[in-house]
Amino acid sequence: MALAALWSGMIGSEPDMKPVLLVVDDEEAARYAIGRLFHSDFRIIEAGSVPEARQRLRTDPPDVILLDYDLPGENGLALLKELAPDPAAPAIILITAYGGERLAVEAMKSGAYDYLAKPYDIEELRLVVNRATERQSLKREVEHLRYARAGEGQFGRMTGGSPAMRQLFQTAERVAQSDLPVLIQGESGTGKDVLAQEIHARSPRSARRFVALNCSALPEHLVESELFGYEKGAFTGAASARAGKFEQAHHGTLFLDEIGDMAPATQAKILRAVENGAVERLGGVNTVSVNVRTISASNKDLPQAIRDGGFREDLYYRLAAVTLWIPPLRDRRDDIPALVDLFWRELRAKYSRSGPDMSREAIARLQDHTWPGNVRELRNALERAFVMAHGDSVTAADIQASAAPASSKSSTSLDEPDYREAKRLFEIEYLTRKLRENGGNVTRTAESIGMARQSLQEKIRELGLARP
Ligand SMILES: Nc1ncnc2c1ncn2[C@@H]1O[C@H](COP(=O)(O)OP(=O)(O)OP(=O)(O)O)[C@@H](O)[C@H]1O
Repeated sequence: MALAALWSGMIGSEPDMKPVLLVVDDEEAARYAIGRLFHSDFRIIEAGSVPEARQRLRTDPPDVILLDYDLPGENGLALLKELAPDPAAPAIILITAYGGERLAVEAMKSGAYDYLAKPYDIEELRLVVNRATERQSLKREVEHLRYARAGEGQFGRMTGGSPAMRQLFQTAERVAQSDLPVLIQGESGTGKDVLAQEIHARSPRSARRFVALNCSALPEHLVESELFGYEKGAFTGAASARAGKFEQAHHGTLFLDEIGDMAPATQAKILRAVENGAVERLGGVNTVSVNVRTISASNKDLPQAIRDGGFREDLYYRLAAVTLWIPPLRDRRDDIPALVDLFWRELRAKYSRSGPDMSREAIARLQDHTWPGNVRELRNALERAFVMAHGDSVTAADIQASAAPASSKSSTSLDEPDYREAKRLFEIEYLTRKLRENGGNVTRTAESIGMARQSLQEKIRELGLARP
């Protein structure tokens, strides 16, 4: 689907405008009768064939289409199948001939809003068209609300009130409604993964799977077996056949993380898979059709990688119909207070205690830092401050202390805790969760984790854990 269609889907929603009803029927008398029936509540447009309907759709997008199945040349179902996958598509009501039950089922499966079998009752027609119009207007209202929220700096689990992030969220909101392949670029920890998930969650594919593969974490031959799957006996150890990520993501979203690190041979194979909409399992002979929307991410500047000869240009154009750039945190320090607020609330929920308050000077200190590890580093620094701060309030010194713990000589980053601290953080998280699962009962918790009751008591004291 082209972006133009996406935008046009948002235009016809001004409240003072009559909704638009497109009547597609080759019989002029039928079009006339329907027009008379609805003309006071709708602006009526007409088409006598599928090609004519396509033309009308381009210039005058309707809210509802009454689409006759029996048309000369291409039938109504062909048009329905073409339009329905577009989330901005009008509500389509297919009119079938008498006794067309099987067709009706196919129409509903293909995304029709409803169907009517001839001869139908006028009141029934009125009811179905009115319901479809109502549904369409609700859909638009939701779109508008989400869009407005994105403009206010919230995109699902993502927060960011800076102008750059608001703009990004609004674009992402629109792109999510489409089926376009998206490339997300940004430094490590800027939120590429979470943005990809939020786009999927708002997309028409949200009921299907979001399947992720980190292309940099695996050697070349494993990336391929992960992506394309394998047949039994394809290689030593392939004891049974396995579907790859492409197949697993059929009708859903495939998230290809760190694509900039893919070997040239893998790039060629991915290109073939996205071009053909089909994959071949390793050791297999058949191709399997797959319908996936890709979202890719990279912390490497891919246009630069193309210039350097490390990334295929043709693959880039396949994967990057839209590119979203997430700016590094140091370029949007205005976002830090809202992020602190969000993470602090999450930490309170995670540890089931209110913990210390954040002081203004601590936030100022956080805004001073350059955050090479971006939002992930900020989140980790906050967790450390939450757990380690001694008083009722986190001071700038607490942030400092957690930034460069006395036992850690090398690290100047706020990101990496040293071993002792990592262990302590783990114990706090683990024991808090286990205590919560056991309703705060120490004896039961100790039993469930295979620890002596007294040792657990001591740990609780040592770590200063609150029991739920
Ligand atoms: N704007 C944001 N609002 C709330 N949380 C965020 C935001 N950006 C990132 N995060 C959080 O920061 C952490 C890191 O984000 P994420 O894993 O998506 O980054 P990434 O860019 O994919 O990193 P990498 O390149 O290392 O894979 C996650 O816990 C994520 O939820």
